[in-house]
Amino acid sequence: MNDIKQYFKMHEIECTEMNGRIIDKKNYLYTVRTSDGEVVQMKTVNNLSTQDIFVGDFVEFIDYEAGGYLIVKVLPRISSVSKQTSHASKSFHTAEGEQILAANVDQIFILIAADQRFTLPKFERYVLTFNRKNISLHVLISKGDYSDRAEEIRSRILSVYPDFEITVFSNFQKSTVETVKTLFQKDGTAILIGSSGAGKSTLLNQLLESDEILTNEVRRDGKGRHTTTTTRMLYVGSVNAYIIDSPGFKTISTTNQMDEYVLFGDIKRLADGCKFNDCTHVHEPGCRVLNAVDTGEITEAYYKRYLENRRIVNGQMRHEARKKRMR
Ligand SMILES: Nc1nc2c(ncn2[C@@H]2O[C@H](COP(=O)(O)OP(=O)(O)OP(=O)(O)O)[C@@H](O)[C@H]2O)c(=O)[nH]1
Ligand SMILES: [Zn+2]
Repeated sequence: MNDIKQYFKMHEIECTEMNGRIIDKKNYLYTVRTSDGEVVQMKTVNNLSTQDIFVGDFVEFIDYEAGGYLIVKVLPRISSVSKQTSHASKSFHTAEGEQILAANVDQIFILIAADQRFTLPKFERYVLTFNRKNISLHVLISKGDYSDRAEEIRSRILSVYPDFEITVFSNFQKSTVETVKTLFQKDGTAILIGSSGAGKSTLLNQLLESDEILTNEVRRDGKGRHTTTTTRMLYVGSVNAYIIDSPGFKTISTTNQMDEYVLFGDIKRLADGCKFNDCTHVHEPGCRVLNAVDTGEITEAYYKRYLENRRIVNGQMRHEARKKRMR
C-alpha cells in the first residue's frame, strides 16, 4: 500500500523518497508519513513556521545530521479547509483571519448530532464556512438512534437545501456505518467536522480496524487518549482513504459581523438603499429589504432566516455582555 505515491501521481507532482505527507502536528514537531510508508517525526527549517504547514500538506525534507530529517518545503496545496476566526479570538494559527484546519482535502463531512440542539442558522454557518470549490460536502446526521430527532433535522435541512445529500447513521448500528463507508472517495482525503460530542472520533474508530489504530497512532509520551484536541490524519484501510479528525467546534456558533455578511450578503447590500441608516428592516418606511421581499427579489424564507440569525446573534451578544459585567 503506498497511497502517498498514488496521490502524487493523481495530481501530477513528482514524488521522491524525500517527500511525505503531514499526518499530525504538535507544536513544532510534525509527524510525516514518507513516500516509503514510514512514519517519522520531524522539525522544520527555521524559515518555516507553524502557520506554513498543516495536516494534509505534502512536504519535502532533507537528511540532516545524526539521522534526523528536516522539512524544508511545503508543496503547493490543491485545496485547504479553513474556518474564519472571529476578530475577538485571533489565534496564532490565523492567517488573514482564516484558520487552516487541513490541506489537500477532497471531501468534507459535516456531522450533526441528532441529540444536540439544531438550528438552521447555525447549520448554514457551517455550510457557508466549509463550502469550497473542488471539495465535496456531505451532511451526516449522527446518533441516528435518536431516530425522530434525526428525521426532523433531515427534513428541516431539506426544506432549505433540497439538493443536499444527507445520510443518517448511528455508531451503534453497524449497517448504517457500512452506508457511511460507501461515501468515502477511494484514495481521497476526507475531513470530519462538527461540534464537540457529535461523534466524530467514535465514527473514526468504527471505521478503523483495531490494528490500524496501533499503526496509525504515534505515541509521544506513552500516555493514553483522548478527546480530540488537535487535527490528526489517519489512513483508513476499510475505505481506502485518509480521514482527518478535527477538534469539535465551540466557536462556530458564535458569530460576528463578518459571518453575517457571508451568510446574508444580499440583505446587507440591499440595506445600503434603506431610507434610514439605522433601519432594522422590520417596519420602517422606505426599507429596501422589505421592499425586496414584497417584490420577490429575495425570498420570504431567506428574510426569515436573516431575522432568526440576528435574534441568535443578539442573544449571544447579550450573554457575552452579561458575563463581562459579572466578572
Ligand atoms: N447515542 C449515540 N451516542 C453516540 C453515538 N456516537 C457517539 N456517541 C457518544 O457521543 C459522545 C461523543 O462522541 P465523540 O466521538 O467523542 O465525539 P467527537 O465529535 O469526537 O467530540 P470531540 O472530540 O469533542 O470533537 C460519546 O459519549 C459517544 O459514546 C451514536 O451514534 N449514538
Ligand atoms: Zn431596511
